[in-house]
Amino acid sequence: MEKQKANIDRTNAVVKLRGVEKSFADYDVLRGIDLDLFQGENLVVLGRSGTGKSVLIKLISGLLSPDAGTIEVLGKEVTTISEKELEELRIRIGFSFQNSALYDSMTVRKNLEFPLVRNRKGITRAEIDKKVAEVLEAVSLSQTINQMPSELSGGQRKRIGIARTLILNPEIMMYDEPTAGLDPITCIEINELINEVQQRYNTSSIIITHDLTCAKMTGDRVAMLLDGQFQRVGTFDEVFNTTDPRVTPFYDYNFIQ
Ligand SMILES: Nc1ncnc2c1ncn2[C@@H]1O[C@H](COP(=O)(O)OP(=O)(O)OP(=O)(O)O)[C@@H](O)[C@H]1O
Repeated sequence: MEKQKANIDRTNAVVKLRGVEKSFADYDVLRGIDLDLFQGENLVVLGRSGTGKSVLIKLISGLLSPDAGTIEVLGKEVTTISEKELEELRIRIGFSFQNSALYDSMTVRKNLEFPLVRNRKGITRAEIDKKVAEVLEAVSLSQTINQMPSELSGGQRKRIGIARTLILNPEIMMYDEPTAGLDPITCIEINELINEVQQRYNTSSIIITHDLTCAKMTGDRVAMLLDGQFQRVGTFDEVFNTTDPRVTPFYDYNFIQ
Protein backbone atom coordinates (compact mmCIF):
# COMPACT_ATOMS: atom_id res chain seq x y z
CA MET A 1 0.00 0.00 0.00
CA GLU A 2 3.03 2.30 -0.37
CA LYS A 3 2.51 5.38 -2.52
CA GLN A 4 3.95 5.08 -6.03
CA LYS A 5 6.31 7.87 -7.07
CA ALA A 6 4.50 10.76 -8.73
CA ASN A 7 5.63 13.29 -11.32
CA ILE A 8 6.18 16.30 -9.04
CA ASP A 9 7.70 19.67 -10.00
CA ARG A 10 9.36 20.83 -6.79
CA THR A 11 10.36 24.13 -8.41
CA ASN A 12 6.68 25.10 -8.79
CA ALA A 13 4.60 25.62 -5.64
CA VAL A 14 0.95 25.92 -6.72
CA VAL A 15 0.03 26.81 -3.13
CA LYS A 16 2.52 28.75 -1.04
CA LEU A 17 1.78 29.91 2.51
CA ARG A 18 4.21 32.03 4.49
CA GLY A 19 3.80 33.14 8.08
CA VAL A 20 0.03 32.63 8.06
CA GLU A 21 -1.70 33.46 11.32
CA LYS A 22 -5.39 33.13 12.18
CA SER A 23 -7.13 33.62 15.51
CA PHE A 24 -10.75 33.51 16.60
CA ALA A 25 -11.51 35.60 19.69
CA ASP A 26 -8.70 34.59 22.05
CA TYR A 27 -7.90 31.26 20.36
CA ASP A 28 -4.79 31.35 18.14
CA VAL A 29 -5.60 28.56 15.65
CA LEU A 30 -2.76 29.03 13.14
CA ARG A 31 0.40 30.54 14.58
CA GLY A 32 2.62 31.36 11.63
CA ILE A 33 2.37 28.47 9.20
CA ASP A 34 4.54 27.91 6.14
CA LEU A 35 3.47 25.37 3.55
CA ASP A 36 4.18 24.50 -0.09
CA LEU A 37 2.03 22.30 -2.29
CA PHE A 38 4.13 21.42 -5.30
CA GLN A 39 2.75 20.91 -8.80
CA GLY A 40 1.66 17.29 -9.20
CA GLU A 41 1.94 16.47 -5.50
CA ASN A 42 -0.51 14.83 -3.10
CA LEU A 43 -0.01 16.51 0.28
CA VAL A 44 -1.78 15.00 3.27
CA VAL A 45 -2.65 17.31 6.18
CA LEU A 46 -3.04 15.69 9.58
CA GLY A 47 -3.95 17.16 12.93
CA ARG A 48 -6.24 16.75 15.87
CA SER A 49 -9.82 17.94 15.69
CA GLY A 50 -9.95 21.69 16.05
CA THR A 51 -6.32 22.29 14.98
CA GLY A 52 -7.40 24.35 11.99
CA LYS A 53 -7.42 22.04 8.96
CA SER A 54 -10.76 23.35 7.68
CA VAL A 55 -9.62 26.90 8.45
CA LEU A 56 -6.57 26.20 6.28
CA ILE A 57 -8.76 25.18 3.32
CA LYS A 58 -10.96 28.25 3.81
CA LEU A 59 -7.89 30.50 3.85
CA ILE A 60 -6.50 28.92 0.67
CA SER A 61 -9.83 29.32 -1.11
CA GLY A 62 -10.24 32.91 0.09
CA LEU A 63 -13.33 32.23 2.25
CA LEU A 64 -11.44 33.50 5.29
CA SER A 65 -8.73 36.17 5.54
CA PRO A 66 -5.58 35.59 7.58
CA ASP A 67 -4.56 37.99 10.37
CA ALA A 68 -0.99 37.90 9.02
CA GLY A 69 1.03 36.24 6.29
CA THR A 70 0.75 35.57 2.56
CA ILE A 71 -1.22 32.93 0.64
CA GLU A 72 -0.28 32.43 -3.00
CA VAL A 73 -2.46 30.08 -5.06
CA LEU A 74 -1.63 29.37 -8.72
CA GLY A 75 0.49 32.51 -8.74
CA LYS A 76 -2.17 34.81 -7.24
CA GLU A 77 -2.02 36.36 -3.79
CA VAL A 78 -5.49 35.51 -2.48
CA THR A 79 -5.35 38.06 0.32
CA THR A 80 -5.21 40.98 -2.13
CA ILE A 81 -7.02 39.93 -5.33
CA SER A 82 -10.49 41.18 -6.25
CA GLU A 83 -13.66 39.17 -5.63
CA LYS A 84 -13.92 38.54 -9.39
CA GLU A 85 -10.35 37.18 -9.59
CA LEU A 86 -11.08 35.06 -6.54
CA GLU A 87 -14.12 33.55 -8.26
CA GLU A 88 -12.02 32.74 -11.34
CA LEU A 89 -9.38 31.18 -9.12
CA ARG A 90 -11.92 29.03 -7.26
CA ILE A 91 -13.08 27.48 -10.54
CA ARG A 92 -9.52 26.16 -10.94
CA ILE A 93 -9.79 24.39 -7.56
CA GLY A 94 -11.88 21.25 -7.07
CA PHE A 95 -13.46 20.65 -3.68
CA SER A 96 -14.42 17.18 -2.53
CA PHE A 97 -16.22 17.57 0.77
CA GLN A 98 -17.35 14.94 3.23
CA ASN A 99 -20.98 14.76 2.22
CA SER A 100 -20.41 14.89 -1.55
CA ALA A 101 -23.33 17.36 -1.70
CA LEU A 102 -25.08 15.85 -4.72
CA TYR A 103 -28.48 17.21 -5.71
CA ASP A 104 -30.92 14.48 -4.65
CA SER A 105 -33.58 15.47 -7.17
CA MET A 106 -31.23 15.23 -10.17
CA THR A 107 -29.86 12.17 -11.96
CA VAL A 108 -26.12 11.51 -11.94
CA ARG A 109 -25.95 12.96 -15.46
CA LYS A 110 -27.68 16.21 -14.41
CA ASN A 111 -25.51 16.48 -11.30
CA LEU A 112 -22.40 16.24 -13.49
CA GLU A 113 -23.70 18.65 -16.12
CA PHE A 114 -24.57 21.30 -13.56
CA PRO A 115 -21.08 22.82 -13.03
CA LEU A 116 -20.38 22.79 -16.77
CA VAL A 117 -23.59 24.55 -17.73
CA ARG A 118 -23.04 27.10 -14.98
CA ASN A 119 -19.35 27.83 -15.59
CA ARG A 120 -18.71 27.15 -19.30
CA LYS A 121 -20.91 29.56 -21.21
CA GLY A 122 -21.51 28.48 -24.81
CA ILE A 123 -20.56 24.84 -24.28
CA THR A 124 -22.37 22.56 -26.78
CA ARG A 125 -24.56 19.54 -26.01
CA ALA A 126 -21.99 17.24 -27.65
CA GLU A 127 -19.16 18.69 -25.51
CA ILE A 128 -21.23 18.26 -22.34
CA ASP A 129 -22.06 14.62 -23.18
CA LYS A 130 -18.39 13.90 -23.96
CA LYS A 131 -17.17 15.43 -20.70
CA VAL A 132 -19.83 13.64 -18.60
CA ALA A 133 -18.88 10.30 -20.19
CA GLU A 134 -15.16 10.99 -19.61
CA VAL A 135 -15.43 11.80 -15.89
CA LEU A 136 -17.82 8.91 -15.26
CA GLU A 137 -15.33 6.59 -16.89
CA ALA A 138 -12.53 8.12 -14.78
CA VAL A 139 -14.39 7.14 -11.60
CA SER A 140 -15.49 3.76 -13.06
CA LEU A 141 -19.22 4.51 -12.76
CA SER A 142 -20.39 4.89 -16.37
CA GLN A 143 -23.35 2.58 -15.71
CA THR A 144 -24.87 4.95 -13.11
CA ILE A 145 -25.49 7.84 -15.53
CA ASN A 146 -29.30 7.70 -15.31
CA GLN A 147 -29.54 6.78 -11.61
CA MET A 148 -30.59 9.04 -8.76
CA PRO A 149 -28.12 9.73 -5.90
CA SER A 150 -30.42 7.86 -3.48
CA GLU A 151 -29.82 4.68 -5.48
CA LEU A 152 -26.04 4.87 -5.00
CA SER A 153 -23.89 3.56 -2.15
CA GLY A 154 -21.86 5.98 0.00
CA GLY A 155 -18.69 5.07 -1.90
CA GLN A 156 -20.40 5.59 -5.26
CA ARG A 157 -21.75 8.98 -4.15
CA LYS A 158 -18.24 9.95 -3.11
CA ARG A 159 -16.92 8.94 -6.55
CA ILE A 160 -19.67 10.91 -8.34
CA GLY A 161 -18.83 13.91 -6.13
CA ILE A 162 -15.21 13.62 -7.28
CA ALA A 163 -16.35 13.24 -10.92
CA ARG A 164 -18.44 16.39 -10.61
CA THR A 165 -15.35 18.22 -9.39
CA LEU A 166 -13.17 16.81 -12.19
CA ILE A 167 -15.56 17.96 -14.89
CA LEU A 168 -14.12 21.50 -14.70
CA ASN A 169 -10.52 20.20 -15.04
CA PRO A 170 -9.27 21.57 -11.71
CA GLU A 171 -5.55 22.19 -11.31
CA ILE A 172 -5.77 21.77 -7.52
CA MET A 173 -7.94 19.26 -5.65
CA MET A 174 -8.95 19.61 -2.01
CA TYR A 175 -10.20 16.42 -0.41
CA ASP A 176 -11.77 16.88 3.03
CA GLU A 177 -11.82 13.52 4.86
CA PRO A 178 -12.34 11.51 1.67
CA THR A 179 -12.65 8.14 3.43
CA ALA A 180 -14.74 9.17 6.45
CA GLY A 181 -17.65 6.83 7.10
CA LEU A 182 -16.72 4.28 4.42
CA ASP A 183 -15.91 0.58 4.90
CA PRO A 184 -12.23 -0.46 4.59
CA ILE A 185 -12.51 -1.85 1.05
CA THR A 186 -14.31 1.24 -0.20
CA CYS A 187 -11.67 3.38 1.58
CA ILE A 188 -8.95 1.60 -0.38
CA GLU A 189 -10.86 2.14 -3.62
CA ILE A 190 -11.21 5.87 -2.87
CA ASN A 191 -7.49 6.10 -2.06
CA GLU A 192 -6.70 4.44 -5.38
CA LEU A 193 -9.05 6.85 -7.14
CA ILE A 194 -7.25 9.83 -5.56
CA ASN A 195 -3.99 8.50 -6.98
CA GLU A 196 -5.56 7.82 -10.40
CA VAL A 197 -6.89 11.40 -10.47
CA GLN A 198 -3.40 12.68 -9.65
CA GLN A 199 -1.91 10.76 -12.57
CA ARG A 200 -4.65 11.20 -15.15
CA TYR A 201 -5.46 14.86 -14.52
CA ASN A 202 -1.99 15.95 -13.31
CA THR A 203 -3.60 17.60 -10.29
CA SER A 204 -1.93 18.87 -7.14
CA SER A 205 -3.94 17.89 -4.07
CA ILE A 206 -4.40 18.65 -0.41
CA ILE A 207 -5.94 15.69 1.39
CA ILE A 208 -7.26 16.25 4.90
CA THR A 209 -7.73 13.03 6.79
CA HIS A 210 -7.58 11.24 10.13
CA ASP A 211 -7.14 7.93 8.31
CA LEU A 212 -3.46 7.01 8.26
CA THR A 213 -3.96 4.27 5.67
CA CYS A 214 -5.31 7.01 3.42
CA ALA A 215 -2.31 9.19 4.34
CA LYS A 216 0.14 6.41 3.56
CA MET A 217 -1.53 5.32 0.32
CA THR A 218 -2.11 8.76 -1.18
CA GLY A 219 0.45 11.14 0.34
CA ASP A 220 3.69 12.01 -1.43
CA ARG A 221 4.27 14.11 1.70
CA VAL A 222 2.50 14.44 5.01
CA ALA A 223 2.24 17.68 7.00
CA MET A 224 1.13 17.53 10.61
CA LEU A 225 -0.41 20.53 12.36
CA LEU A 226 0.74 20.65 15.97
CA ASP A 227 0.09 23.61 18.24
CA GLY A 228 -0.77 25.90 15.36
CA GLN A 229 2.19 25.10 13.13
CA PHE A 230 3.33 22.46 10.64
CA GLN A 231 5.93 21.01 12.95
CA ARG A 232 6.37 17.68 11.16
CA VAL A 233 6.52 17.63 7.36
CA GLY A 234 7.98 14.87 5.20
CA THR A 235 7.27 11.40 3.93
CA PHE A 236 4.85 9.31 5.97
CA ASP A 237 7.74 7.37 7.54
CA GLU A 238 9.68 10.55 8.34
CA VAL A 239 6.71 12.15 10.07
CA PHE A 240 6.02 9.11 12.24
CA ASN A 241 9.64 8.27 13.03
CA THR A 242 9.40 9.99 16.41
CA THR A 243 8.55 9.39 20.05
CA ASP A 244 6.78 12.78 20.28
CA PRO A 245 3.70 12.02 22.44
CA ARG A 246 1.66 14.48 20.35
CA VAL A 247 2.32 12.30 17.27
CA THR A 248 2.54 8.67 18.34
CA PRO A 249 -1.16 8.26 19.33
CA PHE A 250 -2.18 8.94 15.71
CA TYR A 251 -0.06 6.01 14.58
CA ASP A 252 -0.95 3.70 17.46
CA TYR A 253 -4.67 4.27 17.05
CA ASN A 254 -4.57 3.41 13.34
CA PHE A 255 -1.99 0.64 13.32
CA ILE A 256 -1.93 -0.79 16.83
CA GLN A 257 -0.22 -4.18 16.82
N1 LIG B 1 -15.71 31.18 11.71
C1 LIG B 1 -15.23 30.81 12.91
N2 LIG B 1 -15.48 31.56 14.01
C2 LIG B 1 -14.98 31.21 15.21
N3 LIG B 1 -14.20 30.13 15.44
C3 LIG B 1 -13.92 29.35 14.37
C4 LIG B 1 -14.42 29.66 13.07
N4 LIG B 1 -13.96 28.70 12.21
C5 LIG B 1 -13.22 27.85 12.96
N5 LIG B 1 -13.18 28.24 14.25
C6 LIG B 1 -12.44 27.57 15.32
O1 LIG B 1 -11.14 27.29 14.85
C7 LIG B 1 -10.70 26.03 15.33
C8 LIG B 1 -10.25 25.17 14.18
O2 LIG B 1 -11.39 24.74 13.45
P1 LIG B 1 -11.30 23.76 12.20
O3 LIG B 1 -12.71 23.53 11.76
O4 LIG B 1 -10.36 24.28 11.18
O5 LIG B 1 -10.71 22.42 12.83
P2 LIG B 1 -10.33 21.06 12.11
O6 LIG B 1 -8.88 20.84 12.30
O7 LIG B 1 -10.82 21.10 10.69
O8 LIG B 1 -11.17 20.00 12.96
P3 LIG B 1 -11.85 18.60 12.55
O9 LIG B 1 -10.74 17.60 12.40
O10 LIG B 1 -12.71 18.30 13.73
O11 LIG B 1 -12.64 18.83 11.30
C9 LIG B 1 -11.84 25.46 16.13
O12 LIG B 1 -11.61 25.68 17.50
C10 LIG B 1 -13.05 26.23 15.68
O13 LIG B 1 -14.01 26.35 16.69
